[in-house]
Amino acid sequence: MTGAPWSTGVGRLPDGALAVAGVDVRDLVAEHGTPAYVLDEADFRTRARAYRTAFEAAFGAVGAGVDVYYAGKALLTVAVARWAREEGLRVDTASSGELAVALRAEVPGAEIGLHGNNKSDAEILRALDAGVGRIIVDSLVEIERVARLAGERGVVAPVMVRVTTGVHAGGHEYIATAHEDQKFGLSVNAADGAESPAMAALLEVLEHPELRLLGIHSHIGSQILDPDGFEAAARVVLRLRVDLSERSGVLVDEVDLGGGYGIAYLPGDVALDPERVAKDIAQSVSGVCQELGTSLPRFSIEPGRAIVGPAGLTLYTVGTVKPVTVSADGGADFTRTYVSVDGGMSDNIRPALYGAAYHAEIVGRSSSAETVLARVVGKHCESGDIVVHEVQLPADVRAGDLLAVAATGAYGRSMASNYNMLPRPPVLAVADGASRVLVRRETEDDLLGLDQG
Ligand SMILES: Cc1ncc(COP(=O)(O)O)c(C=O)c1O
Ligand SMILES: N[C@@H](CCCC[NH3+])C(=O)O
Repeated sequence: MTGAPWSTGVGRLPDGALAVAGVDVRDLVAEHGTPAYVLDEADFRTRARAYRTAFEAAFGAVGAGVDVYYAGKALLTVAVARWAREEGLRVDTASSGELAVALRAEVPGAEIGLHGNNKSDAEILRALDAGVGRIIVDSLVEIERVARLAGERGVVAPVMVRVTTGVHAGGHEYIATAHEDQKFGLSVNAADGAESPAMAALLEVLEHPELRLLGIHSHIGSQILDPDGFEAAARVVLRLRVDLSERSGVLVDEVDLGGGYGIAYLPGDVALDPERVAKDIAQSVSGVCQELGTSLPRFSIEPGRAIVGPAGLTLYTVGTVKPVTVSADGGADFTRTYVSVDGGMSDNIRPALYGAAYHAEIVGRSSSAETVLARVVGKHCESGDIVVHEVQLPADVRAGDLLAVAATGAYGRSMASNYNMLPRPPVLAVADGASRVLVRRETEDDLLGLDQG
C-alpha cells in the first residue's frame, strides 16, 4: 500500500477502512478502545525467521555458527517471547523484569542473555538461578560483583565483556552506543602506553575461577541504515580477540555483534535487508579472520526493532482539529492543521526524545478530500507532545476519526509512561482474522492502587 511502512498484513477494505491480518480496525476499536497498540503476529514471525535464516545461511556459508537473540527491550510480553522462541530465536534481556517475562514464557535459561550497565545483586542472582546462557558485563566493578555472587551460589557464571569499538553509528546521539563519551562498555582504546579498559576487563575475567569467559560483545547503536558500521566494529572486536589470545593464551569462542538493524518509518524509507546485511557481515568477518590468521568464532546478533518495529501500529481517535497559521522565517505564512489524538508522548516518547519521524493515516474510512499539511499531537501538557511532526492528511479530518501511526512496534509500549496519569494502552495481537489481548489496558484503579495516600 502506497509504500507506507505498514506491517505486511495491512490492507484497505472495499469501503476504505484499514484491516490488519483480516481484522477491521473499527472492530478492534469497538472492542478495545483507543489508544491501542496492534501487533501483526505473522509479520513479527516472518521477520524473526528472516533474520535467523539469513544469518544462519550467510554465516554457515563461511563456516561460522550464529545465534539470533531477540532484544526484548524493543517490546517484551510473554506471547512475544514465545513467538521469538518458536521462530528459533533466543532472548536478550536488560533487567530482572525482562528476565521474568522471558522465564514466564518458558524460554530456557540457557537461551537467555542478561545485559545492563548497572545490574543489581538481585538481578545477577536471579540470572544465575535461572541458569542464563550469558551475562554481558559492562565494568570492572560488575566483574567483581558477578564473580562474588557466582561464588556465593557455587556456580560458574558464563560472561561476555561488552566493549566499545569507537565506531559511531545510529540514528541519534542517544541511541549510538560505541563512541567514547557514553556509559556503555569498555573501550578498546588505551591511553598512552596503558592497557585498554577492554583488555583489562577481559584479563580480569580470566582471573576469576567463578567466571567463564564466553566472548566479546559489541553493540554500536540503533536504527542503523548503513551496514558498514557493523563490519568496522566486527574487525575491531576480532582484532581484540587475537590480542587477548596472544596475551593470555585464551582464544574466546564467541563474538556478539549486538543489534541496531534499521527499519522503514516513512514511505520511501529503505530498511536494511537481512539477507544483504548478513552476507556482507559474514564475508567481512571471514576475510578479517583470514587476514588475522585465526579461526572464526561463533557469532550472535541481537535485533529488536527490526523484528517487532514494523509489526506494530498504534490506533488513536482524533479529538480536536485546529488550523494554526505559522509565520515562516523569511517565507510566506502557511497553515498547519493540528490534529489532537487521545494518546501522545506517554505511548510513544520517540518523537520527543529523538525527533523520530513517523507516518500516519486516517484509517476508519476513505476520503476523497484534498490533503493538508498536518501535525499529529497528543493530549499531554507539553508543546513537545508530538506524535507525527509532519504528514499529509485529508482536509476533512475531524473529531471521531480513527488515525493509525505505522511502525510503532518497537520502543513504543516498552518506553511508555503514565505521564498526566494516563493509563497505558493495551497490546493487541492480530492473526488470521482474529485478535487477542496480549497486555490489557491499564485502568485508573491500577494507577490509584499504587498511591498509598
Ligand atoms: C546491547 C543491545 N543489544 C541489542 C539492542 C537492540 O537494538 P535494536 O532494537 O536497534 O536492534 C540494543 C539497543 O539498542 C542494545 O543496547
Ligand atoms: N530506545 C531506542 C533505542 C535504544 C535501545 C537500546 N540501546 C529507540 O527507541 O530508538
